[in-house]
Amino acid sequence: MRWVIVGAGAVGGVVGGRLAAAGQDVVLVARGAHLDAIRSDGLALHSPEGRRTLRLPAVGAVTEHEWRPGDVAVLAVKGMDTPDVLRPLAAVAPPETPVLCLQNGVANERAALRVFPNVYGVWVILPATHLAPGVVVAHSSPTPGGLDLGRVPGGVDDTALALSSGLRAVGFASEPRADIMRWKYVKLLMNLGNAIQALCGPDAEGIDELDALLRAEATEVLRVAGIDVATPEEDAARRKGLLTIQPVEGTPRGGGSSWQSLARGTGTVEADYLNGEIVLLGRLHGVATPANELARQLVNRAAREGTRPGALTPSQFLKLLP
Ligand SMILES: NC(=O)C1=CN([C@@H]2O[C@H](COP(=O)(O)OP(=O)(O)OC[C@H]3O[C@@H](n4cnc5c(N)ncnc54)[C@H](OP(=O)(O)O)[C@@H]3O)[C@@H](O)[C@H]2O)C=CC1
Ligand SMILES: CC(C)(CO)C(=O)C(=O)O
Repeated sequence: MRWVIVGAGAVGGVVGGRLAAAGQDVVLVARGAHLDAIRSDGLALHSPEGRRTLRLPAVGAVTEHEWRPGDVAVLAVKGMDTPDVLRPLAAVAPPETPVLCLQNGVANERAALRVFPNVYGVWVILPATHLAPGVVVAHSSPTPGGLDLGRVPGGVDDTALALSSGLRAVGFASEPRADIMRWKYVKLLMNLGNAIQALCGPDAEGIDELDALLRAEATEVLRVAGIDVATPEEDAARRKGLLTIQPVEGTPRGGGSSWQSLARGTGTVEADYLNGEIVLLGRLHGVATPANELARQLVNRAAREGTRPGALTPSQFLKLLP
């Protein structure tokens, strides 16, 4: 099996880096200064255990890779970039190529299923950071993260078993799951707070209340939409003892993936596929979701305008709520 990591940022870089460090066949797809740095100096993988530099092949687009049977396309771009990588991928990769969505949100799998029949979803519990070109950071040790996965819409086949065991072999916790989308929906509830964390900063007083507001809207929407979601008890049991966040020399953990988008000034953010998923379902099912809509709008504007993370207070957010 050859792992083609499409989007070798925080999550893709850590997963690809660990696979490569263990001698697995890995190709990275990256772009811009990050691609240049990987090509010239290798991928720097920082973790609580130390730093490693990995020399591994990197290409600038999925069309630059020579796809062959046995390749797995690991999508690790943010949700808003998924259509841009799937379109060329479908043109060059064999149709039977397994597509592993190593991403938050629940829309990537559906998008991939339009153009590939063998799609796998992942419940991604992996605190990782990518702020500087060529560098990715894993914050939890000894287990860097949990990557349970399964076939979409459901089931576990030989490919799911092989992917899960390949990830376990390099230190991740990974269980094959026949009901992976239930787990992705419960993860979505957690990611609704990404926008608030980016807007207000991870330590702002009052963000827990905003988080609760976003989740309450989402829980009601998912109930009305009849979507099966793993229960909080199942989620807590699976997470128990999974992560141990430890200091990584020279690289503090600032915030999650949306915080990193603002910190890096990428110009875009994933909120349309996190809060926006709830807003979409609310519109389809006649449930109001004003807090998720406001979070979605504000963080998109912050990304567009290059606003630094932490520029808004939770009370300012509440005042803006209709
Ligand atoms: N970071 C974390 O701790 C966690 C993240 N996740 C999820 O994992 C997924 C990935 O997030 P994360 O790793 O943080 O994101 P990153 O931005 O760190 O990594 C994504 C990478 O993909 C690159 N990319 C985007 N489009 C293309 C393209 N067309 N061609 C080549 N490269 C491309 C980006 O480049 P560029 O920088 O130029 O945009 C970036 O380097 C998201 O769904 C996120 O929600 C889940 C759990 C934890
Ligand atoms: C939950 C969290 C914040 C963990 O890093 C995450 O999933 C993200 O950064 O998107």
